[in-house]
Parts: sequence; C-alpha cells; structure tokens
Amino acid sequence: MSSTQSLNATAAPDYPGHPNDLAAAGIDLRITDTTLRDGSHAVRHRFTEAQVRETVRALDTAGVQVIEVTHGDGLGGSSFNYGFSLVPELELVKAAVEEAEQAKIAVLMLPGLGTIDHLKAARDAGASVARIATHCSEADVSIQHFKAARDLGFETVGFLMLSHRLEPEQLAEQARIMADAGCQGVYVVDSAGALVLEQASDRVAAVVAELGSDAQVGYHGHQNLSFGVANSVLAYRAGARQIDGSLAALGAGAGNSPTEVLVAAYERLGIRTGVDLDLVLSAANDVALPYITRLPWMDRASIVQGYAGVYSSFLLHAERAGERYGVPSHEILRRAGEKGYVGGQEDLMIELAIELAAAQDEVPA
Ligand SMILES: CC[C@H](O)CC(=O)C(=O)O
Ligand SMILES: [Mn+2]
Repeated sequence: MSSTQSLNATAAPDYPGHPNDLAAAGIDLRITDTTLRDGSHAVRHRFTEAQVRETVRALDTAGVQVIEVTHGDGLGGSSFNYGFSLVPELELVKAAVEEAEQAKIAVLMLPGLGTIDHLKAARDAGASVARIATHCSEADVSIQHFKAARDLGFETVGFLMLSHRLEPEQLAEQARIMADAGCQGVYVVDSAGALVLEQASDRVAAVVAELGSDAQVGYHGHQNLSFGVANSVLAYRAGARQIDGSLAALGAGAGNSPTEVLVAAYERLGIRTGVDLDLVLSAANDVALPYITRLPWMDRASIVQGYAGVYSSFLLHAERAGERYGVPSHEILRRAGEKGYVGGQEDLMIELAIELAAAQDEVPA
C-alpha cells in the first residue's frame, strides 16, 4: 500500500465513483479513439479543423466515450524535430470540445516535450482527460504532471510506452509509480506493435494485479505484426477496461487497432462497448477514409518495426531520411531496433541513414 493511494480512494473493484464508472455507463469497457492524435503521425500532423470537427461528430454520435486530439507527439509536439502542425493543436482541441455532446476530449503529453502550462491551456480549451506518456521504465518523470493534472481537474491516464521492453513484473512496478502519483488508469502501450498475444495479456495481467482497485488498466495496440485487435481482446480478458483504437487504423507505423473492428469483435464476443457498430463503421468509411491520403499498412518497414521492437512514430522519419540519403527505410529501422532507440530520438533516423549510406559507399564494386 502506498502513501498516496488516497488520491484514488474512491475507486473500488468495479470502480463506482471512478470518472470512468463502467457499471454506471452500462458497458464492459471504454473505448478511446485516437484517430486525431496517433493518426496525426500518419498524416504528418496536417489535420484541418473541418476534419477534426467531422471526425469528432461522427465518433461522438456513435457513442465513443473518449476522443483524443493532439499533435501526434502530444502537447508541444509541433516543432522542427517532430513536424509542425498545420493547425495549432489547441484550436483543434477547442473545435473538438465544441462538437462533442457526450464524449470527453483527451490530450496526450510527454513530460519534457509538453509542460504543465500546456496542460493548463488544454484544460482552458475544454479537454477533460490528460494522458501522460513516458518510456516504460521512466514513470517517475510523470509524477509532478499527474499531480498537476489532478489539481487541474483532469481525469488522468498514464501511458507506459514501448511496454515490450520490460517484463510484466517490472512494468507493473512502473504502473504503481504512476498510480501512486494520481494516475487513474495506466495503459500498457505497445508502441512498436511488437507484442504477440500472451506477451500483451501477461503484461496487462501483471499491471491489473499490481493496481487492483487503485486504477483501471488500458491497452493501446499497433498493427505492425497485425495483433492490435487480438491483443485487445486478450487484454480485456486479462482485466483491461480501457482500450484504444483509431478509425481505419489511422496511426503511427502500421496504424492502431481499428476502432470499428474492435467494436465489431467485442460485440461478437458479447462485450459491451456502448458504441454503435453501424455508426462507427460510417465514421471510418464515410468520414476518415476520404481524408486519409496514405492508409497505414503492414509494409516491409512497419513489419520490421514490430519485429525489431521499434517505436512506430519513427516510420515516416525513417522514410524521409531514407529517401534523402538513398537507403531503405526498413534498414534504418532495423538499426534503430539494434540500438534500442526510444521515443524522442526521431532525429537519429537521419544519423542512421547517413551511417548506412556511408557503409554502402564503402562496399567495393
Ligand atoms: C509520441 C507519443 C506516442 O506516439 C504515444 C503512442 O501512441 C505510442 O507510444 O504508441
Ligand atoms: Mn501509439
């Protein structure tokens, strides 16, 4: 038992009083749609306000309870290093809040890239869920951010990125740090799309066992090895009650677990999401698909990411560097896996491309 557990003292096993009280909502799990955040990576942060409004309207009408809207790299991500947003993210958050009648609008932040001032601004813009992401072994950098987010009145969610890099018990220790800091739901985040079946559910089970009624547990999948939906089903069975998806899989790497497929699969299994299948299918087909210029796909480079455990957001950075220096992006990503790079090291794709190009030049004809 920790000294700060009282922060979450209203939570009980079925979470009555929790900001996400599933029983009260008559659902078995809560879906968070991240088309407008993780999908931002896939559109190079080019979302227009009209696209955001239309997407939020469609998701909200379908009954999706949480919609995440931020630059792909979170609050403050719009920069030379990560790529500039077409429209300032707070304008997009405000537009999303205006459109949502029942859904909560969430923002993501990575401590260091985003600051507490960004959180305040997001709160002023009407966001009500703060999702704070750290590398899986660095939960301690989020402590002050969770406290600030709770003081600002946010529902809080923690993201343990690249979760495949820790064993289940180690991951659970990191989840405990977040929960003790005031985080109300900790996600196992498969940033590389590297986890296969029990590798995902064992991690979820360990975090559930550690957190008990102190916080909910979530699962965020990527499709690099095509396990996003299957892992999400196993994650639910292991106790996860918050599950992420993206319309038409729009997200980094090979994309996220498609929200519309999650809803259909859970419905077939009798697991209630509260999302209307027909309406979410329309959201994917009629709203998202028309503006997606490049559908995330399990191509060679993204499969290498899943196989080598490489952060999905590196994909487009590696492609750009590969084109510039004449080396294949999958080689850059394979090297990034060997070197164990973590989120935030996007700029090193250029360095790897230069190294690989130099090595190519040295090969005797
Ligand atoms: C840059 C944040 C990152 O995209 C968060 C996330 O969705 C993940 O790690 O998968
Ligand atoms: Mn992601």
